[in-house]
Amino acid sequence: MASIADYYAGKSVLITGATGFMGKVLVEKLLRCCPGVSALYVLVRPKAGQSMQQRVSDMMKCKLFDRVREEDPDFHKKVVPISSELTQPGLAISPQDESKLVACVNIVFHCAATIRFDEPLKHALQLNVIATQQLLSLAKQMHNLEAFVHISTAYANCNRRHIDEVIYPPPVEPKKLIDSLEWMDDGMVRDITPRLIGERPNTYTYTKALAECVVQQESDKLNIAIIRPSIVGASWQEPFPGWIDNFNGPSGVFIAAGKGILRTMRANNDAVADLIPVDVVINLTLAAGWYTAVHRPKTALVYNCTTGGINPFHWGEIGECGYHVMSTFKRNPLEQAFRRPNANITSNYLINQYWILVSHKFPALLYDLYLRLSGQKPHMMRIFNRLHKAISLLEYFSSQDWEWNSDNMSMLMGHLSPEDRKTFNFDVRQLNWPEYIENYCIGTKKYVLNEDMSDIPAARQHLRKLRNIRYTFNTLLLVFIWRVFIARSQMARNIWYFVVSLCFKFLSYFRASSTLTN
Ligand SMILES: CCCCCCCCCCCCCCCCCC(=O)SCCNC(=O)CCNC(=O)[C@H](O)C(C)(C)COP(=O)(O)OP(=O)(O)OC[C@H]1O[C@@H](n2cnc3c(N)ncnc32)[C@H](O)[C@@H]1OP(=O)(O)O
Ligand SMILES: NC(=O)C1=CN([C@@H]2O[C@H](COP(=O)(O)OP(=O)(O)OC[C@H]3O[C@@H](n4cnc5c(N)ncnc54)[C@H](OP(=O)(O)O)[C@@H]3O)[C@@H](O)[C@H]2O)C=CC1
Repeated sequence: MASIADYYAGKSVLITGATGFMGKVLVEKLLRCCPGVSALYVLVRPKAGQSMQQRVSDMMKCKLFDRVREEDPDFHKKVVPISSELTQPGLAISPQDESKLVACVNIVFHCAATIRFDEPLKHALQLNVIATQQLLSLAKQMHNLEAFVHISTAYANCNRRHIDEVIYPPPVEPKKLIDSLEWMDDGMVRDITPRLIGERPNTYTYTKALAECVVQQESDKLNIAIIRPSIVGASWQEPFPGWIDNFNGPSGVFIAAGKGILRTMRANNDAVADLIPVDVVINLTLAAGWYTAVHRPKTALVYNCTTGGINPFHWGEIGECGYHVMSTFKRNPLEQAFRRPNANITSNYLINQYWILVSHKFPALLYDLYLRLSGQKPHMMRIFNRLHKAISLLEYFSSQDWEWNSDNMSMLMGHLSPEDRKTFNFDVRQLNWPEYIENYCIGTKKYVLNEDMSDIPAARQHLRKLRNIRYTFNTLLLVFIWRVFIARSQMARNIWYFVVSLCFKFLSYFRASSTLTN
């Protein structure tokens, strides 16, 4: 049987969401490990004053493509940008481009989505559901289509605790919802959104569940695979460890902790932290595309792309590893840290609220006061308010436990040749979590914040300065407490002397007993 790279040789691939986090890794991997691939058609919209050609050419200049650039300097010639705005009728693809796609595309990878947790329902529905429907209609017209791979999320069914590799009945018939929302204004939709999404935490997971249903409706006409990754993090191995380019999910949390801004977060220590490296997701996606096209399963196969059932890692370990995160950021500090990194995880709501008050709000207030007094514009409280909003949206996922069945992932691995298992490795049993988390943290510094590793000595110097400020502040606070509360009251003074003499007695006792033992 043909290897995965052999299968993709001579094939034309259509990719949506190619400019996004996962899309970029998919494009890079296809170009590097399937050099025979004929063309990659990428649906891209113009954005922020840049044409789609400019965006794609900028994308291919980024560090992620260094390895493929070394191996084949002409790699970019295979990438064909197609102008498309997915929220528009017909995906806003020109008739010429449409004919070209219909004539030559062999495999579709649908990655585009809005992944914001606070997206208004109408927009999330437009992009995650209606655009998927439109893409499926286009796919049905393609003369040579062999597989349609849809990227969903492991949290599409997060209203359940145990999630099998099946498509569950949708919370509502997508067509009915689309028709109803069409005539409602934004205010009305906002009002009914909580009732509609029910037990799901946001419009993102809700619309991703509806999208799966829309995809399933076409499964008798197309060869379909659905990939459900959990929390996608930095790359594990490829093209190099720790590659990441956004603030989503844990990345923003790690950065905020590294900057010394985030000091506390709520998570269930015993719950699985189902992180999955982006290169693992992409390797599985390409293998699933190959399997779907070659084996043509009778029904749409769903792949829960998760780590929890195979190589579990818990939020509590991130707590310990939180220590690891902290030690990584102390050895490789982020520039211009607000405080020395020191974050803790707690499952207790009240303890978390206490630390938010003491370690977030109070320092922010003091710093803003300092900025005001020195004639600058205060901004720290605003940063903390945004951080609290983001954290409150993430805590749903870090405070609960889910169990995903991932049999199809194992089944797929069983079908790969030993060579393909190496090139398209998605065996997460080999993943070493502490090493992964360390590379992840360094990746946020290098690739998200674009900080130079050669500036680390200056950043360490800055951390030392912050430590000295803290010591000075604590000493001043102690003196202040002494002067205001203790020095003024005889009783407080007596208690103080009593405590000090008790400590002294204990010290003398231990010193004496240790001398005796020696
Ligand atoms: C040691 C302790 C360790 C504890 C670890 C615990 C980790 C827990 C993590 C739990 C993760 C759970 C994730 C669950 C994922 C579900 C999986 C998926 O399917 S789906 C995938 C998962 N989907 C998601 O993760 C999406 C979640 N995100 C959202 O929905 C929204 O971002 C928002 C609502 C949170 C904030 O909205 P809003 O306030 O409107 O803010 P904008 O977004 O518009 O950003 C504005 C600007 O700020 C920038 N920036 C951002 N963060 C930071 C930062 N930390 N710093 C600096 N800067 C930051 C940002 O780049 C932007 O810059 P620019 O472009 O303007 O230059
Ligand atoms: N990241 C994660 O943790 C997880 C992601 N997933 C799923 O993986 C897929 C990819 O996610 P990820 O790469 O992280 O997301 P990104 O937000 O990084 O990328 C989204 C992509 O969709 C494109 N897109 C958005 N709106 C439009 C539009 N109107 N017209 C054309 N293109 C559009 C974006 O293009 P542009 O650059 O123009 O904005 C971008 O290329 C999604 O389906 C998501 O649900 C699943 C589980 C976890």
